[in-house]
Amino acid sequence: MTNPVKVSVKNLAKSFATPTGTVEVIRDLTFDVFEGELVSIVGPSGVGKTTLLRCLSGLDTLSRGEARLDDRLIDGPPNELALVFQDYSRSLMPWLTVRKNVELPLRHLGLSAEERHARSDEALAAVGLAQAAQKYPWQLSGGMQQRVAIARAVAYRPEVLIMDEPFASVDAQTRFELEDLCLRIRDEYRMTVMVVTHDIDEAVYLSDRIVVIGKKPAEVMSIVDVPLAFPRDQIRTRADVSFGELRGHVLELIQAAH
Ligand SMILES: Nc1ncnc2c1ncn2[C@@H]1O[C@H](COP(=O)(O)OP(=O)(O)OP(=O)(O)O)[C@@H](O)[C@H]1O
Repeated sequence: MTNPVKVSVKNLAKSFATPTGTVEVIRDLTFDVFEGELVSIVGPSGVGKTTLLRCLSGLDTLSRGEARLDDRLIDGPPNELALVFQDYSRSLMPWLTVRKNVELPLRHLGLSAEERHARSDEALAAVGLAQAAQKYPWQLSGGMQQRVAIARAVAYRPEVLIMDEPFASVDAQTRFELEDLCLRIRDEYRMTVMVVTHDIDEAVYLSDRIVVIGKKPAEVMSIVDVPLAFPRDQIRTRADVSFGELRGHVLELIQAAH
């Protein structure tokens, strides 16, 4: 990639103070994410992936090292960044319509009501939910609710989109659709995307590169290039011999990373 570095992580370390002493979760992570890139973060359960995302989102402070967005230190939630979590049922407000949910973060941007409306229209259309604007989240399926969470991030037009196991709670078919949606909005809105996933196939399917983290406390074990052609296709890409080889390679790295 020749694009400029968008997110840079340098010797990032994170420990937590607990009643029984200090727990060192992340020892030393260093990697860059380039503008427009989609990078997956994979590693064994409990290795510190969510902790890393919380540090990058400015929700947690680092214990050592630094994280930068566009060369600026991340020391609080950056305006250029949006988050999508796995648990859509807790991220959407049940008493607000789908449209109001999508427009909620836009209030911080100082946009007029018309502009907010236009953005939510566009984002809901992008995720295929133009007809659901007046519904409430609880009237929608799980996959549709996750689409609303993605639409909310899209409407905000973040430069960086960070997602923590975003498709883990939906059925396989919906998951494929949401993966393709994620790739499409990355292209349409020229976003830089970081995704934590437990699903190795998903990591290979989505990514330009995969950062494998492992050990306790966590370190970067390997950074794997995914040279599969874009646009990706759920059937053709997954049937590619290189897809299977990459999946096997990443799986071996994760098994060695325990
Ligand atoms: N606030 C905290 N205080 C103490 N320990 C914490 C805190 N937050 C996270 N941890 C610990 O950090 C470790 C890593 O947790 P984290 O959720 O980041 O891992 P993960 O790789 O995302 O896990 P999983 O793959 O299972 O979702 C865990 O042992 C967890 O208990």
